[in-house]
Amino acid sequence: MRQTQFSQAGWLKDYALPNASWSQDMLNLYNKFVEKSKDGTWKRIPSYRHIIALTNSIKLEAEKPRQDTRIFLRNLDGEGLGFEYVMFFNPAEKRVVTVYQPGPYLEGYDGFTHGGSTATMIDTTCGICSIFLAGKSMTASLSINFKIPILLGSVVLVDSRLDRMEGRKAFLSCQVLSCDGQTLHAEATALFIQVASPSQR
Ligand SMILES: CCCCCCCC(=O)SCCNC(=O)CCNC(=O)[C@H](O)C(C)(C)COP(=O)(O)OP(=O)(O)OC[C@H]1O[C@@H](n2cnc3c(N)ncnc32)[C@H](O)[C@@H]1OP(=O)(O)O
Repeated sequence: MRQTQFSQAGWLKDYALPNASWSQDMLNLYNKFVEKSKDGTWKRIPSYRHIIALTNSIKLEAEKPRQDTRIFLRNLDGEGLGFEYVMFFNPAEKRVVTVYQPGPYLEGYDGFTHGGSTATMIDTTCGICSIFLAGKSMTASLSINFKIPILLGSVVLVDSRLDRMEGRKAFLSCQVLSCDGQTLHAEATALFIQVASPSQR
């Protein structure tokens, strides 16, 4: 596979921090969760170009940087063009939320966010929730009801929670809400299955 020059900084850059592309709504919602994190109930989840071994203590075991791949949501160069997001984890409530601002390269119909990109953000938010609470796990099924389209550049909160475990099966639910919490854009249920390691599949 083509070897691309990967700077160490690029690999270890934490993308889940404010940048010039973030709207005021994005900054406001981010600051709200940063404030909530001060007493430890919420924790911001760092985000890199690769899935680094994350544990629920959000301790990163740096792995050898993959030189020729990037995680789907961090595959674009250029701030604000694709998935601009930051996740927060609340262990006590078994929740992961994503503050998310879809960029112009995620378009579906004119000016609106492609449903597949919303599904990706739901899948990843539920995935991180499952990984932190149930260990390495993979999506077995994901069911989404799309209620109201999401305008590109708007800010939404993707709110996932682990509802129950049955053996290796993690059952999660998720809502996508407008940043003021008044509009339900989508709702989903997901089933994740604990796996020893995806690479062993
Ligand atoms: C940055 C971090 C990103 C993380 C988020 C992103 C996650 C992803 O996108 S993962 C990629 C997409 N997912 C995949 O490719 C998974 C492909 N599927 C698989 O690998 C396997 O089917 C897998 C691992 C899900 C389950 O296989 P396996 O380990 O053999 O378990 P299996 O015995 O089939 O099923 C275990 C249980 O789950 C149930 N189950 C499995 N699949 C389903 C399903 N689709 N619907 C309902 N039940 C299911 C089985 O019925 C069984 O139930 P029970 O224990 O009651 O009999």
